[in-house]
Amino acid sequence: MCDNNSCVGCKNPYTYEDVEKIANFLRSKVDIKPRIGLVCGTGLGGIPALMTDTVTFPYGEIPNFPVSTVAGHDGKLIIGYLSGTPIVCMQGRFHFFEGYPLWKVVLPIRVMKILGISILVLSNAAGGINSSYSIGDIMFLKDHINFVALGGHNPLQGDNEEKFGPRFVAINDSYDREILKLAKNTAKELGIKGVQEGVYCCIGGPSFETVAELRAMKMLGGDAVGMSTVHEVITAMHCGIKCFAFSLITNKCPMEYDGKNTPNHEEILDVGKERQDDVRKFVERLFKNLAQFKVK
Ligand SMILES: O=P(O)(O)O[C@H]1O[C@H](CO)[C@@H](O)[C@H]1O
Ligand code: HPA
Repeated sequence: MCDNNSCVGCKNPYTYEDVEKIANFLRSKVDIKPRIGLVCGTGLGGIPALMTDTVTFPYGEIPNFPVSTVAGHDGKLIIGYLSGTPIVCMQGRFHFFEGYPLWKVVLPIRVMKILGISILVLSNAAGGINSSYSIGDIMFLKDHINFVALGGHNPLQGDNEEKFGPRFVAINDSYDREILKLAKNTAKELGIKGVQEGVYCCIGGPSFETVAELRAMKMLGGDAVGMSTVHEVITAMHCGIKCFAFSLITNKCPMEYDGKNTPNHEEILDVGKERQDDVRKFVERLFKNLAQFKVK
């Protein structure tokens, strides 16, 4: 196993048994068997306040686990209940730009798999490319364009661990249609405004995008852009977990050369706080509705 937190170039040394050891450490401290995993994106770390009967593990206290380094990502794994469903929640995720190799960014997803989840709900903050989107909109992901993988970095690179899944995995259906339908109905039930469905573009970051890059993404069919989520989705798909993901549109991307519209992390965090109530209401009801959801 590897305890070096800045080894972008190295090959994934974690065997299934290594990941199992991490899961067993958590199991030895808590009796709850999670059914759903939840990943909280930037500024969305207030979601775990909805959980009950929680046991919290700061990442630094979990053996062989990475630690969060980004503002707005608390760095805790929380096991408990949300709307009556047993869940495991990442209050803060890992990003490629933090210097972690992608296999390490996604390590928690494999831990969650061994803990027993069959559904993964992911959230993120993203910039709006689609001109009809407004700040504060919630975009459900129907697909993604992964510039990081297209550029040669994929979390599944290295020796394949067959106990998780096959060497080659199809991801054309990454965002489960049935859960997407359930999420749309949930937002409707609650009367949440500004709900969109779109394509998320993933870049490596931490620099934001140039105008020309954003225009290219728009031409390719991208609706929003961020620096996360898709690596976790690929890993979940590899080990047979159904995914649902949503973006909080925290800023409008600068599509023009007028210098008026520059993204910054503090504003992104502020929008997360401003939209906190609707996001929490949505997540709470989504998990209530997911309690009845049968994974095929
Ligand atoms: O995707 P999450 O983790 O929500 O974070 C988003 O917010 C940060 C930029 O402010 C980037 O890390 C971007 O990916
Ligand atoms: N670009 C990339 N990542 C982001 C953005 C953005 O505009 N907003 C929030 N995360």
